[in-house]
Amino acid sequence: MTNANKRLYEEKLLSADKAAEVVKSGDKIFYSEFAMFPHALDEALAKRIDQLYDLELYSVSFTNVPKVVEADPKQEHIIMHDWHFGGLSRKLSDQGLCYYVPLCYSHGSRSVHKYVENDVAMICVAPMDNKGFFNLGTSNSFTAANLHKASTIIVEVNSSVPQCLGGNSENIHISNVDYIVEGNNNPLIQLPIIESDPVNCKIAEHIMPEIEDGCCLQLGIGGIPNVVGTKIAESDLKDLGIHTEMLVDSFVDMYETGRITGARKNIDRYKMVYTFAMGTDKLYNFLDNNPVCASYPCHYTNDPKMIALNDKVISINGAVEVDLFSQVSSESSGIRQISGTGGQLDFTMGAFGSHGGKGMICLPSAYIGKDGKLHSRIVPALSRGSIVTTPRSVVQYIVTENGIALLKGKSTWKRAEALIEIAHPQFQDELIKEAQEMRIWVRSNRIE
Ligand SMILES: CC(=O)SCCNC(=O)CCNC(=O)[C@H](O)C(C)(C)COP(=O)(O)OP(=O)(O)OC[C@H]1O[C@@H](n2cnc3c(N)ncnc32)[C@H](O)[C@@H]1OP(=O)(O)O
Ligand SMILES: CCCC(=O)O
Repeated sequence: MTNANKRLYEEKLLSADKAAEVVKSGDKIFYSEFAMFPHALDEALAKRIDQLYDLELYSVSFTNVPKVVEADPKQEHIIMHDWHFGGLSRKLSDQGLCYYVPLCYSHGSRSVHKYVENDVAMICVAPMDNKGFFNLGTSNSFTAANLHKASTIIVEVNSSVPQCLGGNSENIHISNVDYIVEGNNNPLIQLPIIESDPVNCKIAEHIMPEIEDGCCLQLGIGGIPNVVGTKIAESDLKDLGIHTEMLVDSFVDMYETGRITGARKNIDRYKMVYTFAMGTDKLYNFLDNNPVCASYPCHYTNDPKMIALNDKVISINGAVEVDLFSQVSSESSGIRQISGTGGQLDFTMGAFGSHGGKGMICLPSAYIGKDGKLHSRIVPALSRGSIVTTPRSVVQYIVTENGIALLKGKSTWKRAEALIEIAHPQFQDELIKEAQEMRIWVRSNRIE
């Protein structure tokens, strides 16, 4: 470390409580995203929340309930916003304590540059390196854009954060930081291992034949993409490439079993490209100083034009409900916000543009509701208030445990037929009747 950087570090270092004093009423505050939750700064700000009014808090997929929100259950001081709901924001939103910011993930950085003001950015980083850089760890995403717009930047140093190499925009230099706080070195969130259930396994079995040597993979969030990752690790596929949004533990398995080389990628050859990572220590240890992995901001990873530059892109994402018009809702159940558009639309479009690419959206054909009854996830029309995540003009493949339906290039009645074929058998007759009433059924289409 140079003497100049050492001096700067000492000058900018202060306690979390002192750093929290920079926040004033009316401020918009940005917390670093996903697993990079700034624990010490959040706790310090919570201690003085009663003195502050009209604060707005933003992040992407909170992994901890912010103490500032816990300390203000009546929302008299701060309103929490999330650009992408995980389980935690979903629950807070159910209690009226968190609001969603609609986002197509590839637009993240530009949305912030064009339309968002930040007063104070509080971000968790790895310890400073010998050139004066703090690594943003597992969340590149659109943190750089948020830092660019922030009037004050406070970094919370956490020695548990891996040095995640770029790509680009993976660091901030000490000269651009206003204050440094040494936190409690909280361990990073450990995502529970998702047990594979028989339905997800069946869905993965329909997907596996679509993946061939040299494909470039994006696996989304949730149970099904996870099972696919495990099946790929156990397969004898060769030279797979990775250009994804989220890196999870199953990518480590696929790499360590020799499935991934990236040798056939057209861009970022040999690199596993991602914008954020969340999993267990297995993943965080793998990432630390690993030149095989390259983190980029989401406007790069998720730009459909960039995605399409690789050949044979296979994109696998989950959904909540699909209607007979082939509209996909992956982010809400009626008016209940569950998740977000995230990168689903980006990768579906990117995979479509890629030579030999396939965009797949997967869901179990039915679920057991709170009433204890079986309900179809393939429905005549989306439930009232359900949000369309992938419109029918864009959707390509829908996969359930009953098969795989190619919709692109098909008319409305052919789509209805293809979807009913992969619906749960218990609901197929009823869906045919609905399709007839909706005038998207012709006499000649028969299900064997
Ligand atoms: C990170 C990436 O790379 S993702 C890239 C693309 N991004 C996306 O695809 C974003 C949209 N998609 C998603 O968020 C996910 O794929 C999901 C939500 C559709 C499925 O994810 P999973 O983790 O398998 O969902 P899971 O079964 O745990 O359900 C999540 C919640 O939705 C609820 N839910 C799911 N399906 C339904 C349904 N049909 N009706 C009502 N509620 C439902 C569940 O009850 C659960 O809520 P809870 O936590 O209160 O119990
Ligand atoms: C914020 C993006 C996460 C997702 O695409 O699901």
